[in-house]
Amino acid sequence: MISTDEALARIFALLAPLDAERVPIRRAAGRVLARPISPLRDQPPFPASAMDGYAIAGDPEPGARFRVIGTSAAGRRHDGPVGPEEAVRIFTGAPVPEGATRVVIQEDVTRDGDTITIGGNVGTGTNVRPAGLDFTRTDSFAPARRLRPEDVALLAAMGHAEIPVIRRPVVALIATGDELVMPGEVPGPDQIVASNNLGLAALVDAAGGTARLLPIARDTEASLATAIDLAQGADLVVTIGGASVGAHDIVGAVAEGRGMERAFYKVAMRPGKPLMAGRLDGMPMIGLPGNPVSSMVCGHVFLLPALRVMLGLGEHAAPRRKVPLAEGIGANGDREHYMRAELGPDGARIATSQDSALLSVLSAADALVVRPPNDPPREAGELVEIVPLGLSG
Ligand SMILES: Nc1nc2c(c(=O)[nH]1)N[C@H]1C(S)=C(S)[C@@H](COP(=O)(O)OP(=O)(O)OC[C@H]3O[C@@H](n4cnc5c(N)ncnc54)[C@H](O)[C@@H]3O)O[C@H]1N2
Ligand code: MOO
Repeated sequence: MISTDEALARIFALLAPLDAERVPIRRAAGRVLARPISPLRDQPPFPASAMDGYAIAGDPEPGARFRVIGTSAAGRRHDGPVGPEEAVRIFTGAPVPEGATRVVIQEDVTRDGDTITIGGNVGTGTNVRPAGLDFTRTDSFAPARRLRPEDVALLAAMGHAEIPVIRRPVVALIATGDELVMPGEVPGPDQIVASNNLGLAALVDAAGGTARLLPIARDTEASLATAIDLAQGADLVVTIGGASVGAHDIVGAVAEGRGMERAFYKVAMRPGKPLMAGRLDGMPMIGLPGNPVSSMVCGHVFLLPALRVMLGLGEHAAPRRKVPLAEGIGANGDREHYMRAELGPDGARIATSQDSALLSVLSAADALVVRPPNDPPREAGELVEIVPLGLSG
């Protein structure tokens, strides 16, 4: 059995960043820029007033008087210069007229007809934003992450209506097993409702991919072969279940019968041991174990990092951070253990049952506490590494 690090490295070796496409800016949130973007214009494009008030030249003494010669509003400037003893009525965002060096806010003046008088306590700020204060055409924007709503606002201000982004990775998901029906279908007496494929589809979609949920493959070579045929064209094929050693665990055999180049089979982790990966019909393929928690844990540990590689975000393991243990735990075995845990004020509280069939425990968990192979017993308060669960990954 290989380590999770080695398995991840071999999965990364099967993958490459995808090509680019252009999307309307309304659809850019959550996508990854395909190349650095420069603004189409400077922002602000002209010296702009930061306040409502009067634009004048120089620093006025209290009591100084100015004649109002015009108005500059946002979207409609005052044409012409401002001379000494002249002022232009100006509003927030409006172009500051030529010759003016500052804006005195309207609270600091009194106005009588076309004359303003400066009050006794004017501030020292110019209240003028120079042209290009926010960004200029020579700037370059290239965040190494999925675009946030704040980034969309910035790209819009830069003048871009269409954004070049990395294509969404299409992940074909094939659940396998005679025992499975889809939610909404009526299960037979020995059947259960499929869950992993739906959970994994949600994980893929939330991470910026497009899940292609294929019909459940039955435990026959022909049915699995049909599902694999339907996966053609995907950027990644993920099978669920049928990965272990039982008589009905046929994924490995069927994939190899179709010429799969296997990158590995079995990883020293818990849950997730019977994981496999390789290349099938030219497509990268990951075969996940069927136990519901195992497949979701492998989704976080392998599938999300794989998606990030295809999105051009680099080769990185699932992000981890350290938290204290709320209670002591015994020694770990010889496989890396991803333990379901809830996070509270006193740290990570590890769930009593770590059975890899229990989705109720996984759903209640906030994180996976990662125990290295042969980790000794740990006491309350000791720091452990966690992989957070949730939508942020
Ligand atoms: N003799 C051994 N038996 C098992 C071993 C082993 O090493 N020796 N490994 C165990 C481990 S660990 C796991 S994990 C499971 C994984 O087996 P498979 O990948 O072959 O999965 P299945 O047998 O097809 O299913 C296991 C379990 O999960 C349920 N399942 C499968 N797919 C779904 C789905 N889409 N939605 C909901 N539930 C699903 C399935 O009904 C089974 O209950 O093998 C152990 N056995
Ligand atoms: O690896 Mo299994 O995934 O321990 O339940």
